[in-house]
Amino acid sequence: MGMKKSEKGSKKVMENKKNEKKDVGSAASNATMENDSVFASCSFSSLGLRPSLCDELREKLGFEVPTLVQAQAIPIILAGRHALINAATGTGKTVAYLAPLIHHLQNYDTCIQRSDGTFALVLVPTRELCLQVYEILQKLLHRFHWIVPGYVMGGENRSKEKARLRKGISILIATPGRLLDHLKNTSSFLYTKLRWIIFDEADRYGLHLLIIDPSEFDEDEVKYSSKIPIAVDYKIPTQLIQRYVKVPCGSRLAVLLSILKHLFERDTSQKVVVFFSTCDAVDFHHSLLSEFHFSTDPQTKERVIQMFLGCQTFRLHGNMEHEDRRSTFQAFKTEKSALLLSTDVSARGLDFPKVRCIIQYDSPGEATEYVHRVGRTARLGERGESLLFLQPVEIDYLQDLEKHGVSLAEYPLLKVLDNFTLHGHNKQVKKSVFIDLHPWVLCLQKALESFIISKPKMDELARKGFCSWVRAYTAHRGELKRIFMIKKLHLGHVAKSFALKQQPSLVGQSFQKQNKKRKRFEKKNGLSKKRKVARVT
Ligand SMILES: Nc1ncnc2c1ncn2[C@@H]1O[C@H](COP(=O)(O)OP(=O)(O)OP(=O)(O)O)[C@@H](O)[C@H]1O
Repeated sequence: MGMKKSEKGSKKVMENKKNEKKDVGSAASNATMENDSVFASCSFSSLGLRPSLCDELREKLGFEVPTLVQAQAIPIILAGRHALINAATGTGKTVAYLAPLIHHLQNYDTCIQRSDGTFALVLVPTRELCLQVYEILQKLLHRFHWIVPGYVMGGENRSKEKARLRKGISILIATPGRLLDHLKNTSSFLYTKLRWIIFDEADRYGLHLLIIDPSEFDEDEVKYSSKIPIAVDYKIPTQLIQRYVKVPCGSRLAVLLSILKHLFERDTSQKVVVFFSTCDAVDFHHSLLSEFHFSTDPQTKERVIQMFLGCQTFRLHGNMEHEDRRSTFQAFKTEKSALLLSTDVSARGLDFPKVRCIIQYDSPGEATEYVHRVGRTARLGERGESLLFLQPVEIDYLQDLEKHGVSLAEYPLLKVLDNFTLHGHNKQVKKSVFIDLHPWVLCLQKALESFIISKPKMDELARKGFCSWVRAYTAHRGELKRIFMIKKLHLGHVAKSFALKQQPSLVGQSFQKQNKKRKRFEKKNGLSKKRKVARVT
């Protein structure tokens, strides 16, 4: 039975260095699969894993039975074959490759030793994913103390990593840059016995597949090369409720805040992730949500200082201090109710428990990224919802998603806005009202603008956020450039979405300065001259 194309969505590639015949295995398990279910109706031991490892899976991770993808992948990897694991997000791919690795290392005639160096390498695209995989590995290796897990990643202390590598790490998890660094500079890093390489989120590394002989292709016989890109076919968890909301540019901020308020009032104990296109945009919205007070009633205004959102708000992006990044990641994992504002650094592989809703406030660009972002919710059969913000001029993006089999229903925005009460207004507002003229939106927008203008630090964050947002918007490529066209946007409205009353000239100056700097850099390095950047004056 072949690994179904319709199950694609996220990838891990496992390469067995010893196996001469480079084949990518497909399902060879004797498990009876249950359609439309996440779990297989077989046991871990029936897949061929050693009993002590099955005990660890149960005792340390609480895994009683394998998921479908685990039931399909484990026997193939145990057989020593190459594997491309390509399944929907949140279906248990991590253990699908870790368990057979541990099994193999347990199986050596004489116990492996630290002085043997590294046997298996797991490459991951982000620091957070590195920590996540390491934590799982640590738990699974609890009783197999002679198999040593370890990680190297950007932001960590190099000397300490060198020392750990010198002692020996049997299964090494690494981010690519830091791994390269150690390969070049750490002479004591021993990898002569390296037998397995796992590329977690393989499509991210630009890994490619080449059919050995296309005429004989049967999904079982494929080989890695740099010629043909891995085909991507998306399957999103069926229980995920996917919606989009059409919002005029100038009202985006007020609508985002209103939807968040609605979500956290509807359910006070839940986790939500909002994706932004830039680090500056994350910083701006994080500060805003952490400080913004709002009252629609003049009477309570005098007496009660009310936070607009009553939930804990975290931020995560690549420009943060390493330790902040690390602690945020851990904190959001353990919180029962919280909001995380993030760039795409959180889009892939991260397994935050109990995330109920994903909001894509800034568009993800490629459909693949859409799938990864929404994959942070509705994991392992749990419920979840996602919401994609689109401006009216961007609505063609829905067709782009549909081409990949992803279709979204419209979010009932007016209904949600109508439910907010404003002092001095009737609760019921005409159904046909435009979003940007809705009394609640107008009132909130006014309060946001007053708030920003009264706080110089916020004002500065808003300007920076605006600038980087425009730059990111101009960076769309290929087909998407036709949909996300900066020329179609009113930059004054974009400024409004950062609660800036006007598009200030300062923004233009700093933007132009950066633009000139970038052009100089591109000229010096012989990079493309064609890239268009919006003029902001
Ligand atoms: N057999 C199992 N029984 C119970 N829970 C499991 C099992 N396998 C995995 N899980 C849990 O399912 C969740 C998703 O697993 P994992 O992160 O490995 O998914 P993934 O397919 O790698 O996701 P992504 O596509 O986002 O990278 C995790 O919380 C993990 O602990």
